[in-house]
Amino acid sequence: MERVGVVGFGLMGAGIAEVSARAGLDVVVVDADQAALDRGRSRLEASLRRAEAKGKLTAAEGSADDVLARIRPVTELDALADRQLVVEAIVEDEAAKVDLFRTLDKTLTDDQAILASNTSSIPIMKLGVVTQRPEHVLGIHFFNPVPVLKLVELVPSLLTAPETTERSRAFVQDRLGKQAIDCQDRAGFVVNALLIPFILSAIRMYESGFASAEDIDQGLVLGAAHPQGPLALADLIGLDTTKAVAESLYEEFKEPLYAAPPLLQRMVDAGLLGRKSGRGFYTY
Ligand SMILES: CCCCCCCC(=O)CC(=O)SCCNC(=O)CCNC(=O)[C@H](O)C(C)(C)COP(=O)(O)OP(=O)(O)OC[C@H]1O[C@@H](n2cnc3c(N)ncnc32)[C@H](O)[C@@H]1OP(=O)(O)O
Ligand SMILES: NC(=O)C1=CN([C@@H]2O[C@H](COP(=O)(O)OP(=O)(O)OC[C@H]3O[C@@H](n4cnc5c(N)ncnc54)[C@H](O)[C@@H]3O)[C@@H](O)[C@H]2O)C=CC1
Repeated sequence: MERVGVVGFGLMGAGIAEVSARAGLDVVVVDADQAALDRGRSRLEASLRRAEAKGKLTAAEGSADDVLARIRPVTELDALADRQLVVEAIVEDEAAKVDLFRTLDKTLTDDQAILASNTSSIPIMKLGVVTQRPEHVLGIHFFNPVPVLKLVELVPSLLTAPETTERSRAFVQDRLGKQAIDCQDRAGFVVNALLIPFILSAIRMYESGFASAEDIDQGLVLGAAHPQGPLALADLIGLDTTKAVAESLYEEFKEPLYAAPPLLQRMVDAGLLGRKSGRGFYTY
């Protein structure tokens, strides 16, 4: 695997492009417009400059400028034609992902090329079946922040060829230095199936007036050794993504514990999306 593509240059796409380019791969990143590419590029560059200033870039990775030179941000999906693997990281919206998978399937010239989704919660089968290559479609689910967190969930659908999963495992483990776990294809996979009820419970606790955001978060940081509390984590993930993911899980399981609380819905309506918009449960 030498030529990879990433679609969506947001929070996750920037991280996936960064770790791929740091691994020496040739990376094409696509987003919808120039403004989105500029935002993605600034986020990625800031992360690389910070890593460089802390002496964390290895000799093999090269300088921040060397890594940036391996990444080509573009607005045209056609630039992905020669890719061996494309990771989709656009908004968590099933209809948008289905549309994109249909197009990507036709764009990639290599019929062995792998089409992966970084979706947090949408069943992979829904994306595989709209392509002519469901055996080469799977979930490769990274965690935020991508350069820091080691885990990747590998999610084959019922139609994914075992060889596709193994090539993907080699990519994330041997090339990117991540650790993979295997998950069945159901909404939420392993980590989000457990994390989402936890974050939503914290939002309900705050919404009920039982405790302040600061006290809820401090409780989990100091009392359960979490690196950050659940409300700060929701702000890091993005409240729009948090809501969309909760809705997918609710649709799959119809369990009240996955239902998005009214406060979360109102915050998203108001444009309070967490760190990415400057205000969520906290102000940044
Ligand atoms: C309803 C739920 C819906 C779920 C929706 C979907 C979500 C998903 O699909 C899956 C997910 O990703 S779930 C989220 C998983 N992520 C977490 O749990 C993050 C937890 N927090 C942390 O790890 C630290 O607080 C964190 C690393 C963030 C910050 O750490 P610190 O507070 O210690 O801050 P720093 O000292 O500044 O950072 C520690 C080291 O990490 C580096 N770093 C921080 N942010 C970074 C970033 N954004 N990019 C690159 N590097 C970053 C930082 O440079 C520092 O490095 P060292 O100096 O070498 O230690
Ligand atoms: N935020 C998080 O903590 C995590 C998110 N994910 C998943 O990763 C995916 C992306 O999430 P984020 O990066 O947080 O979202 P984001 O909102 O930061 O970025 C999404 C990007 O996709 C672009 N986009 C939207 N539609 C597009 C299209 N049709 N073609 C090209 N670009 C398009 C947007 O312009 C934006 O730049 C979602 O599926 C999400 O569930 C997975 C792990 C963690």
